Amino acid sequence: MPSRGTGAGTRIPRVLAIAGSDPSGGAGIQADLKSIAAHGGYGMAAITALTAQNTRGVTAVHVPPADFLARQLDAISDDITVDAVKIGMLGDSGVIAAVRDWLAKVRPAVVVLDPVMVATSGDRLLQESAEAALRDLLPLAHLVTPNLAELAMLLNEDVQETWPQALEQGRRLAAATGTVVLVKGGHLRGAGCPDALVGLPGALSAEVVEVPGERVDTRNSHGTGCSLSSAMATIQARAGNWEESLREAKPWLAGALAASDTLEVGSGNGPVHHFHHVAVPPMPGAFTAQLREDAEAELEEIYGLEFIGGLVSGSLPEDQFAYYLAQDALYLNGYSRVLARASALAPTEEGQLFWAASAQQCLEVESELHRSWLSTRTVRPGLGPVTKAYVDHLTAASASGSYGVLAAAVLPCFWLYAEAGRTLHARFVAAGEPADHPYAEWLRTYADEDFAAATRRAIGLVDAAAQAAGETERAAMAEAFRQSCRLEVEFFDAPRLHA
Ligand SMILES: Nc1ncnc2c1ncn2[C@@H]1O[C@H](COP(=O)(O)OP(=O)(O)OP(=O)(O)O)[C@@H](O)[C@H]1O
Ligand SMILES: Cc1ncc(COP(=O)(O)O)c(N)n1
Repeated sequence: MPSRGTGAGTRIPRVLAIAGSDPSGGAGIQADLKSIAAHGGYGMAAITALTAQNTRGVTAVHVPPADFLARQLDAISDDITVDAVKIGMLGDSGVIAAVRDWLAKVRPAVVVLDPVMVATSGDRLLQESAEAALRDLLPLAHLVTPNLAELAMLLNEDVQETWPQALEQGRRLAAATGTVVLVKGGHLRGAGCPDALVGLPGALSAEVVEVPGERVDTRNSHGTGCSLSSAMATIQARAGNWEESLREAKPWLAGALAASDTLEVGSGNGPVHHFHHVAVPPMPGAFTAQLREDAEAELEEIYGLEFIGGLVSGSLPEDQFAYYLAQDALYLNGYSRVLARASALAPTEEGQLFWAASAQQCLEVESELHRSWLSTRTVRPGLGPVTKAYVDHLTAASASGSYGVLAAAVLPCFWLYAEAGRTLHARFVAAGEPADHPYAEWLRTYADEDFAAATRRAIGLVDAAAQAAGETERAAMAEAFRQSCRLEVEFFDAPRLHA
C-alpha cells in the first residue's frame, strides 16, 4: 500500500477528483474542480454518480455502471501522472470496488478520502449496504476527512457532541485504519470551529495537531467538506506536509464561507465562494460609469449653488466673479504640475502624450485668464483655503506613487467642469443669450467641444488604469476621485464664502 501521502515538488499538481456531480455547482466534482484550481492545481474529474440537487436538497441519484467508472479511471492513468487523488461520493459498493482496484494498481502519491455518506440536506449519498465496503477502503487513503456524523458511523459509535470526545474518536479511527484523520468541527456548537489532524505516533509532529478557527455566521456551508478535502489534496501534492496543508486550506475556506453571500446562489444552503481571493477586473467602462453615478450628488449640489445661479442669471456680484477667476488661475498652475506628473507616470505613450498636452493647455488657459480677464480687475486675492485644499489633495495624489490614483484625482476637474459647463451654457442659450449679460463672454467659453473631447479621453485613461489596478488600488482611485468631486463643489461655493 502507498504510505507516503506526499507528492512534494510538483509545480502544478495534477489532481483527480473521483466524486459525484452536483449540477448546482456547490458540492461534488464541481466544488472539487473549483477548489483544486483555487489552489493552483490542474483538476481532473472521474464521475462516480449523477445527482439531481440544488441548495435545498437532493431529488434523485443515478449511479452509472461501475465498469464505466473503471474505464474513466484507466483512461486518465494510462496517459496522465496523477499527483493527488481526492475521493468523495461513491454511491454503492460496486463503485467502491472499482475505485479500490484502481488505487491498488496505480498507487497515487496522495490519496484524500472524504467519506461522503449523507448530504447536509439529510439525503443519503451512499447506500447503507455499502458502508462496510467504504470502511475497508479507508486504509488505502493517506488522509480521511469525516465530519462528526461520518466519524461516528465509520466506527459504529455514537456521534460525539464535544470536541475532546471527537478527537478521541479520531484517534480510534486513525488506529483502526493506519491513516491520518482530519477531525472537522463544522458541526460543533459554539463560536469556535476547530479542525484537527490525528495520526498514529510518528505520522505527524504530534499525535493531535489542532488548527483553531472562528465560526463564520452563514448557512452557506454546502460543499465545505468537498472543497476542504480537494484543497488538502492539492496543497499536499506541493507541500508534502499535512499540517502545512491544513494551515493553508482552513483560512482559505473561512474566507470562502465569509464571501459566500456575494454569490447569491439558491435559497437553501448556498455554496462557498472558492475564488474569493481572486480579484476580477471590472468590465471596460464599468469603473468610470460607477464614478459618474457616485458624482451625481455633487453635480446636483453644484447646480444648486448661489454662485452658479448668479453666474447664469447675471446677478453674481462682480467681486465674487473676480475672486473665482483669480482662484481658477492659481488652481490651474498647480493642476498643470500634477498633470505633468501624470504624464511622467503614465504606462502608455498615448497617456503620456495626453497628460503632457493637458498640462500645457492648462498653462495656456491660465495665462489667457491673466491677459483677458484678470488684467482689467484691480482685486488680487491670494491663495484661498479651498484652492489650497484642492491643490494639496492633488499633490498628495501625485506623491502616492500610483498613476491610477493620480489620474482618478485629476478627473473631476475635467468631468464635473465639462458637465457643469455644458449645463450652464445650455441654460444661458435657453435664456436667449441676453446681449447685456455681464458674464456672457465667460459663459460662451463653456461650449468648448475640444474640452469635451479631452474629457472623454481622460475618462478612458482612468478606466484603463482601473482595469490594470488591483482591488486596493481601485478603492484608493475611487476615494481620490470622490474627494476631488467634493472639492469641485467647494471650489464653486468658495467665492460666496471667501471673496
Ligand atoms: N460556519 C463555519 N465557519 C467556519 N468554518 C466552517 C463552518 N462550517 C464548516 N466549516 C469548516 O468547513 C470544513 C468542513 O467541515 P464540516 O464539519 O462541515 O464537514 P462536512 O459536513 O463534511 O462538510 P459539508 O458541509 O460539505 O458536508 C471544516 O474545515 C470546518 O471547520
Ligand atoms: C455529489 C455530492 N457530493 C458530496 C456532497 C456532500 O456535500 P454537502 O454535505 O455539503 O451537501 C453532495 N451534496 N453532493
